[in-house]
Amino acid sequence: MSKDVGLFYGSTTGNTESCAELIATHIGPERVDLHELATDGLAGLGNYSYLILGIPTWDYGELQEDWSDVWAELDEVDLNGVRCALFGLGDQVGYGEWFVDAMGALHDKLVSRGALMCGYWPIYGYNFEASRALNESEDYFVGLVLDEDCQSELTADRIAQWVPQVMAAFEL
Ligand SMILES: Cc1cc2nc3c(=O)[nH]c(=O)nc-3n(C[C@H](O)[C@H](O)[C@H](O)COP(=O)(O)O)c2cc1C
Repeated sequence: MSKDVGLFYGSTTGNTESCAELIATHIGPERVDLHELATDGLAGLGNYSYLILGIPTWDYGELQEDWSDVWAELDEVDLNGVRCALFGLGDQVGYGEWFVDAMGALHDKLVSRGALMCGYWPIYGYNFEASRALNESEDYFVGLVLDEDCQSELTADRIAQWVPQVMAAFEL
């Protein structure tokens, strides 16, 4: 039987993977199933009422490759009423014009599938030129942003703050 929360992520060089593992530790291993897209794909995604999805941005604002592979499949999944939070990895210095863009693309896709989004995160403390992962008023990212390239020292605290916020929004 599935646990409460399904956490699905793609990761090319391992940063999103290590952040996913830390997030799972904070949720508690008895409450969350970790799924790496490269091995599991989206199998089982439809079984969860609560989802956390992790996506890094690659190649000037593009989806990470494992997310590209399942992108069309996401259109087949009914996410009506499913509560969903995102975390995105990016590099605000090296790729500041496309900072965590892929998380914005994933957000829009999930909203179009009926998901109820939560876990938005203030832009305070980041320095970037542009991002497609902002809310309408451009004061929040549409999910937690982690930058292992430039601000890895902040990652643990950011996760420790964000997870309880998401669990409260999930009412778990
Ligand atoms: C070739 C290359 C392209 C990248 N493009 C972007 C980008 O467009 N936007 C961004 O925010 N980060 C970009 N990044 C940074 C990655 O998102 C970042 O290193 C992330 O932590 C990688 O996660 P992963 O190890 O889980 O794949 C890029 C990194 C590389 C090496």
